[in-house]
Amino acid sequence: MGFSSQHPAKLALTLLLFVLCILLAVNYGELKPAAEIDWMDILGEGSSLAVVIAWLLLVLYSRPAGPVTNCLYVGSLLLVLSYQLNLLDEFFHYPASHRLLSWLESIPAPVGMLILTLGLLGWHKEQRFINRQLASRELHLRHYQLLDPLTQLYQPEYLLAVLKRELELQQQHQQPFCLALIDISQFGRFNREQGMAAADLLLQQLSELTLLQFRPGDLVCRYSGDKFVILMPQSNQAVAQSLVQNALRELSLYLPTQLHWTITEITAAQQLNQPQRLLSQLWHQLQKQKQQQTQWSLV
Ligand SMILES: Nc1nc2c(ncn2[C@@H]2O[C@H](COP(=O)(O)OP(=O)(O)OP(=O)(O)O)[C@@H](O)[C@H]2O)c(=O)[nH]1
Repeated sequence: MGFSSQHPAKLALTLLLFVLCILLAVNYGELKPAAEIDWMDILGEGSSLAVVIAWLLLVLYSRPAGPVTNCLYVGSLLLVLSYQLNLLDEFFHYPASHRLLSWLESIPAPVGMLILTLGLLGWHKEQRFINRQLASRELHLRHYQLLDPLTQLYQPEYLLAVLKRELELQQQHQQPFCLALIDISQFGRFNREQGMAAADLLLQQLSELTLLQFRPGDLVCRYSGDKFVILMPQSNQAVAQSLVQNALRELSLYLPTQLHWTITEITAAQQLNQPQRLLSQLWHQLQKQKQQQTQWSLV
Protein backbone atom coordinates (compact mmCIF):
# COMPACT_ATOMS: atom_id res chain seq x y z
CA MET A 1 0.00 0.00 0.00
CA GLY A 2 1.72 3.18 -1.20
CA PHE A 3 1.25 6.83 -0.29
CA SER A 4 -0.77 7.43 -3.46
CA SER A 5 -3.58 5.25 -2.14
CA GLN A 6 -3.16 5.93 1.62
CA HIS A 7 -2.74 9.72 1.71
CA PRO A 8 -3.84 11.11 -1.69
CA ALA A 9 -5.19 14.34 -0.18
CA LYS A 10 -1.91 15.09 1.62
CA LEU A 11 0.07 14.42 -1.53
CA ALA A 12 -2.22 16.67 -3.58
CA LEU A 13 -1.93 19.47 -0.99
CA THR A 14 1.87 19.18 -1.07
CA LEU A 15 1.96 19.48 -4.88
CA LEU A 16 -0.46 22.39 -4.80
CA LEU A 17 1.60 24.35 -2.26
CA PHE A 18 4.81 23.49 -4.11
CA VAL A 19 3.40 24.92 -7.36
CA LEU A 20 1.92 27.91 -5.49
CA CYS A 21 5.35 28.82 -4.09
CA ILE A 22 6.85 28.76 -7.60
CA LEU A 23 4.00 30.92 -8.91
CA LEU A 24 4.45 33.41 -6.03
CA ALA A 25 8.16 33.68 -6.73
CA VAL A 26 7.64 34.06 -10.50
CA ASN A 27 4.80 36.55 -10.02
CA TYR A 28 6.37 38.82 -7.39
CA GLY A 29 10.07 38.23 -7.95
CA GLU A 30 12.47 39.38 -10.61
CA LEU A 31 14.76 36.81 -12.19
CA LYS A 32 18.42 37.38 -11.23
CA PRO A 33 21.02 37.73 -13.99
CA ALA A 34 23.15 34.59 -14.42
CA ALA A 35 26.23 36.33 -13.01
CA GLU A 36 24.48 36.86 -9.64
CA ILE A 37 23.54 33.23 -9.21
CA ASP A 38 25.66 31.36 -6.65
CA TRP A 39 25.72 27.72 -7.75
CA MET A 40 27.28 26.52 -4.51
CA ASP A 41 24.35 27.99 -2.54
CA ILE A 42 21.95 26.35 -4.96
CA LEU A 43 23.68 23.01 -4.49
CA GLY A 44 23.49 23.30 -0.68
CA GLU A 45 19.87 24.52 -0.56
CA GLY A 46 18.78 22.16 -3.32
CA SER A 47 20.17 19.15 -1.41
CA SER A 48 18.43 20.27 1.80
CA LEU A 49 15.16 20.57 -0.12
CA ALA A 50 15.65 17.10 -1.66
CA VAL A 51 16.26 15.62 1.80
CA VAL A 52 13.11 17.14 3.37
CA ILE A 53 11.03 16.07 0.35
CA ALA A 54 12.38 12.52 0.91
CA TRP A 55 11.32 12.74 4.61
CA LEU A 56 7.84 13.85 3.61
CA LEU A 57 7.46 11.07 1.04
CA LEU A 58 8.77 8.47 3.49
CA VAL A 59 6.21 9.58 6.07
CA LEU A 60 3.40 9.38 3.52
CA TYR A 61 4.71 6.09 2.16
CA SER A 62 5.28 4.22 5.40
CA ARG A 63 2.85 5.61 7.96
CA PRO A 64 -0.80 4.78 8.56
CA ALA A 65 -3.25 7.67 8.97
CA GLY A 66 -3.43 9.18 12.47
CA PRO A 67 -2.31 12.09 14.66
CA VAL A 68 1.39 11.09 14.70
CA THR A 69 1.42 10.91 10.88
CA ASN A 70 -0.32 14.29 10.70
CA CYS A 71 2.36 15.88 12.91
CA LEU A 72 5.18 14.33 10.89
CA TYR A 73 3.51 15.40 7.65
CA VAL A 74 2.78 19.01 8.67
CA GLY A 75 6.29 19.38 10.13
CA SER A 76 8.03 18.12 7.01
CA LEU A 77 5.66 20.06 4.71
CA LEU A 78 6.58 23.34 6.45
CA LEU A 79 10.25 22.48 6.06
CA VAL A 80 9.77 21.66 2.37
CA LEU A 81 8.05 25.01 1.76
CA SER A 82 10.66 26.94 3.68
CA TYR A 83 13.59 25.26 1.89
CA GLN A 84 11.84 25.60 -1.45
CA LEU A 85 11.44 29.37 -0.97
CA ASN A 86 15.07 29.55 0.11
CA LEU A 87 16.08 27.86 -3.12
CA LEU A 88 13.84 30.10 -5.24
CA ASP A 89 15.44 33.07 -3.51
CA GLU A 90 18.67 32.13 -5.27
CA PHE A 91 16.98 32.74 -8.63
CA PHE A 92 14.71 35.69 -7.85
CA HIS A 93 14.99 39.20 -6.33
CA TYR A 94 11.92 40.25 -4.36
CA PRO A 95 10.91 43.91 -4.15
CA ALA A 96 11.10 45.41 -0.64
CA SER A 97 7.30 45.95 -0.75
CA HIS A 98 6.74 42.17 -0.77
CA ARG A 99 7.90 41.10 2.67
CA LEU A 100 5.56 38.09 2.62
CA LEU A 101 7.97 35.92 0.66
CA SER A 102 10.86 36.50 3.04
CA TRP A 103 8.59 35.77 6.04
CA LEU A 104 7.43 32.60 4.35
CA GLU A 105 11.07 31.67 3.89
CA SER A 106 12.04 32.02 7.54
CA ILE A 107 8.97 31.43 9.75
CA PRO A 108 7.80 27.95 8.66
CA ALA A 109 11.20 26.29 9.24
CA PRO A 110 11.37 26.55 13.09
CA VAL A 111 7.62 25.87 13.43
CA GLY A 112 8.03 22.85 11.13
CA MET A 113 10.98 21.59 13.21
CA LEU A 114 8.90 21.87 16.37
CA ILE A 115 5.91 20.02 14.91
CA LEU A 116 8.20 17.39 13.39
CA THR A 117 9.83 16.87 16.80
CA LEU A 118 6.40 16.39 18.42
CA GLY A 119 5.58 13.86 15.70
CA LEU A 120 8.87 12.01 16.31
CA LEU A 121 8.11 11.87 20.05
CA GLY A 122 4.71 10.35 19.22
CA TRP A 123 6.38 7.88 16.87
CA HIS A 124 8.86 6.93 19.61
CA LYS A 125 6.01 6.25 22.09
CA GLU A 126 4.12 4.27 19.47
CA GLN A 127 7.22 2.22 18.64
CA ARG A 128 7.83 1.39 22.31
CA PHE A 129 4.28 0.09 22.57
CA ILE A 130 4.71 -2.00 19.39
CA ASN A 131 8.06 -3.34 20.63
CA ARG A 132 6.37 -4.44 23.83
CA GLN A 133 3.71 -6.30 21.90
CA LEU A 134 6.32 -7.93 19.66
CA ALA A 135 8.50 -8.86 22.62
CA SER A 136 5.57 -10.61 24.23
CA ARG A 137 4.72 -12.45 21.01
CA GLU A 138 8.37 -13.36 20.44
CA LEU A 139 8.65 -14.72 23.95
CA HIS A 140 5.57 -16.85 23.32
CA LEU A 141 7.03 -18.21 20.10
CA ARG A 142 10.52 -18.83 21.38
CA HIS A 143 9.48 -20.54 24.56
CA TYR A 144 7.03 -23.13 23.35
CA GLN A 145 9.38 -25.70 24.90
CA LEU A 146 8.54 -24.21 28.30
CA LEU A 147 4.98 -25.51 28.11
CA ASP A 148 3.91 -28.00 30.73
CA PRO A 149 3.24 -31.30 28.91
CA LEU A 150 0.12 -32.21 30.92
CA THR A 151 -1.76 -28.92 30.90
CA GLN A 152 -0.10 -27.09 27.97
CA LEU A 153 0.20 -24.06 30.26
CA TYR A 154 3.50 -22.26 30.72
CA GLN A 155 5.91 -23.55 33.32
CA PRO A 156 7.34 -21.38 36.13
CA GLU A 157 10.57 -20.63 34.16
CA TYR A 158 8.52 -18.81 31.58
CA LEU A 159 6.50 -17.02 34.26
CA LEU A 160 9.74 -15.79 35.85
CA ALA A 161 10.96 -14.41 32.50
CA VAL A 162 7.69 -12.58 31.82
CA LEU A 163 7.51 -11.34 35.40
CA LYS A 164 11.00 -9.90 35.15
CA ARG A 165 10.05 -8.00 32.00
CA GLU A 166 6.74 -6.91 33.53
CA LEU A 167 8.54 -5.51 36.61
CA GLU A 168 10.94 -3.54 34.39
CA LEU A 169 8.10 -2.12 32.29
CA GLN A 170 6.14 -1.30 35.37
CA GLN A 171 8.96 0.75 36.89
CA GLN A 172 8.90 2.85 33.72
CA HIS A 173 5.14 3.17 33.22
CA GLN A 174 3.99 3.15 36.86
CA GLN A 175 1.05 0.90 36.07
CA PRO A 176 0.18 -1.76 38.64
CA PHE A 177 -0.17 -5.37 37.69
CA CYS A 178 -1.55 -8.28 39.68
CA LEU A 179 -0.61 -11.83 40.39
CA ALA A 180 -3.11 -14.43 41.53
CA LEU A 181 -2.29 -17.85 42.91
CA ILE A 182 -4.97 -20.52 42.71
CA ASP A 183 -4.66 -23.83 44.50
CA ILE A 184 -6.84 -26.94 44.38
CA SER A 185 -7.84 -27.91 47.90
CA GLN A 186 -7.24 -31.47 49.00
CA PHE A 187 -5.84 -32.42 45.62
CA GLY A 188 -3.74 -35.16 47.25
CA ARG A 189 -6.92 -36.71 48.60
CA PHE A 190 -8.64 -36.41 45.22
CA ASN A 191 -5.64 -38.22 43.73
CA ARG A 192 -5.88 -41.04 46.23
CA GLU A 193 -9.65 -41.41 46.04
CA GLN A 194 -10.24 -40.90 42.30
CA GLY A 195 -6.92 -42.11 40.91
CA MET A 196 -4.09 -40.41 39.00
CA ALA A 197 -5.88 -40.40 35.63
CA ALA A 198 -8.96 -38.60 37.02
CA ALA A 199 -6.72 -36.15 38.86
CA ASP A 200 -4.72 -35.47 35.68
CA LEU A 201 -7.96 -34.87 33.82
CA LEU A 202 -9.05 -32.41 36.51
CA LEU A 203 -5.78 -30.51 36.10
CA GLN A 204 -6.27 -30.37 32.34
CA GLN A 205 -9.88 -29.22 32.59
CA LEU A 206 -9.01 -26.61 35.19
CA SER A 207 -6.23 -25.30 32.94
CA GLU A 208 -8.40 -25.06 29.83
CA LEU A 209 -11.27 -23.42 31.66
CA THR A 210 -8.97 -20.98 33.44
CA LEU A 211 -7.38 -19.94 30.14
CA LEU A 212 -10.84 -19.18 28.76
CA GLN A 213 -11.77 -17.02 31.73
CA PHE A 214 -8.92 -14.54 31.48
CA ARG A 215 -8.09 -11.81 28.96
CA PRO A 216 -5.80 -12.42 25.95
CA GLY A 217 -2.98 -10.38 27.54
CA ASP A 218 -3.09 -12.30 30.86
CA LEU A 219 -0.70 -15.15 31.45
CA VAL A 220 -1.88 -18.39 33.03
CA CYS A 221 0.85 -20.66 34.31
CA ARG A 222 1.06 -24.00 36.08
CA TYR A 223 3.21 -23.02 39.02
CA SER A 224 3.49 -26.42 40.69
CA GLY A 225 1.45 -29.67 40.91
CA ASP A 226 -1.98 -28.22 41.72
CA LYS A 227 -1.16 -24.51 41.83
CA PHE A 228 -1.68 -21.96 39.08
CA VAL A 229 -0.43 -18.40 38.78
CA ILE A 230 -2.20 -15.78 36.70
CA LEU A 231 -0.37 -12.62 35.75
CA MET A 232 -2.71 -9.76 34.91
CA PRO A 233 -0.81 -6.84 33.34
CA GLN A 234 -2.05 -3.28 33.75
CA SER A 235 -4.59 -4.24 36.39
CA ASN A 236 -5.12 -3.09 39.94
CA GLN A 237 -6.38 -5.24 42.81
CA ALA A 238 -10.05 -4.41 42.13
CA VAL A 239 -9.84 -5.43 38.45
CA ALA A 240 -7.91 -8.60 39.26
CA GLN A 241 -10.27 -9.50 42.09
CA SER A 242 -13.28 -9.24 39.83
CA LEU A 243 -11.55 -11.25 37.06
CA VAL A 244 -10.57 -14.02 39.47
CA GLN A 245 -13.95 -14.10 41.19
CA ASN A 246 -15.74 -14.34 37.84
CA ALA A 247 -13.36 -17.07 36.72
CA LEU A 248 -13.86 -19.08 39.90
CA ARG A 249 -17.62 -18.72 39.63
CA GLU A 250 -17.46 -20.18 36.11
CA LEU A 251 -15.03 -22.91 37.15
CA SER A 252 -17.30 -23.90 40.03
CA LEU A 253 -20.01 -24.81 37.52
CA TYR A 254 -17.80 -27.46 35.94
CA LEU A 255 -15.26 -28.73 38.44
CA PRO A 256 -15.77 -31.13 41.37
CA THR A 257 -13.27 -29.44 43.63
CA GLN A 258 -12.55 -26.58 46.00
CA LEU A 259 -10.08 -23.81 45.21
CA HIS A 260 -8.00 -21.63 47.49
CA TRP A 261 -6.83 -18.36 45.99
CA THR A 262 -4.99 -15.16 46.73
CA ILE A 263 -4.15 -11.98 44.82
CA THR A 264 -1.25 -9.56 45.16
CA GLU A 265 -1.12 -6.15 43.53
CA ILE A 266 2.36 -5.03 42.48
CA THR A 267 2.96 -1.29 42.21
CA ALA A 268 6.06 0.61 41.10
CA ALA A 269 6.31 2.14 44.57
CA GLN A 270 7.13 -1.29 46.01
CA GLN A 271 10.45 -1.23 44.14
CA LEU A 272 10.29 -4.97 43.63
CA ASN A 273 12.73 -6.36 41.14
CA GLN A 274 13.07 -10.02 42.03
CA PRO A 275 10.36 -12.20 40.47
CA GLN A 276 11.32 -15.17 42.62
CA ARG A 277 10.77 -13.20 45.84
CA LEU A 278 7.45 -12.00 44.54
CA LEU A 279 6.26 -15.52 43.89
CA SER A 280 7.39 -16.84 47.25
CA GLN A 281 5.58 -13.92 48.89
CA LEU A 282 2.43 -14.95 47.03
CA TRP A 283 2.99 -18.55 48.08
CA HIS A 284 3.31 -17.64 51.78
CA GLN A 285 0.24 -15.45 51.53
CA LEU A 286 -1.73 -18.43 50.22
CA GLN A 287 -0.42 -20.73 52.93
CA LYS A 288 -1.42 -18.19 55.57
CA GLN A 289 -4.90 -17.90 54.10
CA LYS A 290 -5.24 -21.67 53.95
CA GLN A 291 -4.30 -21.90 57.61
CA GLN A 292 -6.76 -19.21 58.60
CA GLN A 293 -9.36 -20.49 56.12
CA THR A 294 -10.55 -16.90 55.80
CA GLN A 295 -10.70 -16.57 52.07
CA TRP A 296 -11.54 -19.46 49.88
CA SER A 297 -14.10 -20.23 47.32
CA LEU A 298 -16.37 -23.23 47.62
CA VAL A 299 -16.97 -25.08 44.39
N1 LIG B 1 -2.50 -36.46 39.22
C1 LIG B 1 -1.48 -35.62 39.44
N2 LIG B 1 -1.18 -35.28 40.70
C2 LIG B 1 -0.16 -34.40 40.89
C3 LIG B 1 0.59 -33.88 39.84
N3 LIG B 1 1.52 -33.05 40.34
C4 LIG B 1 1.37 -33.04 41.68
N4 LIG B 1 0.36 -33.86 42.02
C5 LIG B 1 -0.17 -34.16 43.36
O1 LIG B 1 -0.73 -32.97 43.87
C6 LIG B 1 -0.75 -33.04 45.28
C7 LIG B 1 -0.33 -31.70 45.82
O2 LIG B 1 -0.35 -31.79 47.19
P1 LIG B 1 -0.48 -30.52 48.12
O3 LIG B 1 0.38 -29.44 47.55
O4 LIG B 1 -0.22 -30.94 49.51
O5 LIG B 1 -1.96 -30.05 47.94
P2 LIG B 1 -3.32 -30.61 48.53
O6 LIG B 1 -3.33 -32.10 48.68
O7 LIG B 1 -4.34 -30.05 47.60
O8 LIG B 1 -3.41 -29.95 49.92
P3 LIG B 1 -4.08 -28.54 50.27
O9 LIG B 1 -3.75 -27.62 49.12
O10 LIG B 1 -3.41 -28.12 51.54
O11 LIG B 1 -5.53 -28.75 50.40
C8 LIG B 1 0.21 -34.18 45.68
O12 LIG B 1 -0.54 -35.26 46.12
C9 LIG B 1 0.90 -34.56 44.35
O13 LIG B 1 1.17 -35.93 44.26
C10 LIG B 1 0.25 -34.29 38.50
O14 LIG B 1 0.83 -33.87 37.51
N5 LIG B 1 -0.79 -35.16 38.35
